[in-house]
Amino acid sequence: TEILDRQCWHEYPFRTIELRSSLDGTQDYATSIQIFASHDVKDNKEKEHTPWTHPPICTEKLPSINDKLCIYTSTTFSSGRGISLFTTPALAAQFAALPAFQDPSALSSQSVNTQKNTYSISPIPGKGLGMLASKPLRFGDRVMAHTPAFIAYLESELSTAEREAWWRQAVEALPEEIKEKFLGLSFVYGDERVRVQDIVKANTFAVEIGGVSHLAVFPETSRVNHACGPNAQYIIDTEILTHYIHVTRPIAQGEEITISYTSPLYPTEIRNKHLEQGFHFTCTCPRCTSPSSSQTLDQIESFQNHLNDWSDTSPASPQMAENLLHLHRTEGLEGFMDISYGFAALAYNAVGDAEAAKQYAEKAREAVLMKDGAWADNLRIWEEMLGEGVEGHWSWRRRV
Ligand SMILES: C[S@@+](CC[C@H](N)C(=O)[O-])C[C@H]1O[C@@H](n2cnc3c(N)ncnc32)[C@H](O)[C@@H]1O
Repeated sequence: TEILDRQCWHEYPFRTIELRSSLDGTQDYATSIQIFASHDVKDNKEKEHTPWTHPPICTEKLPSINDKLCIYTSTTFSSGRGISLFTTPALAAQFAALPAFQDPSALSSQSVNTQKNTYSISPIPGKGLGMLASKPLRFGDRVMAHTPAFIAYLESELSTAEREAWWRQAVEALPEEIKEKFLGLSFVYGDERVRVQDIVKANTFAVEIGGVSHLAVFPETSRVNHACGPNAQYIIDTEILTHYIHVTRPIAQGEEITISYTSPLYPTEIRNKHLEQGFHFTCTCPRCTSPSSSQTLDQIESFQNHLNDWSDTSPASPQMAENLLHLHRTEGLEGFMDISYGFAALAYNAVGDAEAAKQYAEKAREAVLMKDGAWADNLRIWEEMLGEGVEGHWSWRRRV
């Protein structure tokens, strides 16, 4: 039986986008494009476009999506922080219906967008700016929680120049402070004519609303650099459009805080390709340079296959599960141990060790929450196991 989906390591890696720029020899830049006033907002009455504080402005219908795309801005969102979207009217309505827009306390009750004393921004050799811990941080601590400044529907119909003009107008409509933060972010190509797309390319996370993936830029969060064995992990709560970063192993004061931009359990070549194509940097972290790292990944996969084998000849054992967990720690993969904690819970339960099974099911639950969030399907597996009592679980004494 395939008990766990071994491939669902990371549902929301940093998104990479294709961006044509002068470096690709494309010549289709324009400095302005015609903006069409939306038919929906002809009389411009504020109540007609609430919660947006500006009347939306829209493209013509784009054949590829059979809809128009419009700029929706709220300068009052999150106590005046502001947010701008470029999406379809139907999807904008879905965004507007979220608690992030509808419930005035949804963000403030979670202390979202408040400055935390957990980090400072500092130049990091070879990486541009980065985030340093301003005090010792422990497992589970929240580093930061922020909403995006800009969200865009990912179409492929507009030309680079047209898209730039639309996105730029959306960013221009933001309140000054967040706009400055956005425009000061790092970029990949360095071509002023495509600056907004360039910033989006270097700083995008994927956010799914209404079943449609959007690109989202969270300006404060964007300063966190990549490591293949990161000491922090992020989740995005789409209900309140909030990106959280939590600590996955103790971080010393002054140590850099990192997340992974790619799936850290993928082979080194695949991770490197993703980082080079998506973000134009060569990864020099220990896992990218150590030849033994690939063997460790193979070993992790092999242990997981054995632990997932419930036949009579399976070599699975609690000791194997402990070895598997140890391998994650030696690779700095503390933030990606949910599946392996789960295998440990099952391995102990299968030999009738209820205490250890419960402890590891609890750790699996905690790890899923930090990596995939409260809405993750795998969370249910461990909640059910803990809820019904491990002795009632199908795995109880299954290997005795
Ligand atoms: C989301 S930004 C991170 C913050 C960025 N360093 C800054 O100065 O704002 C992504 C960019 O940071 C740089 N970067 C991130 N992690 C890196 C790493 N491990 N090594 C080298 N450069 C890195 C790359 O230039 C990448 O395109």
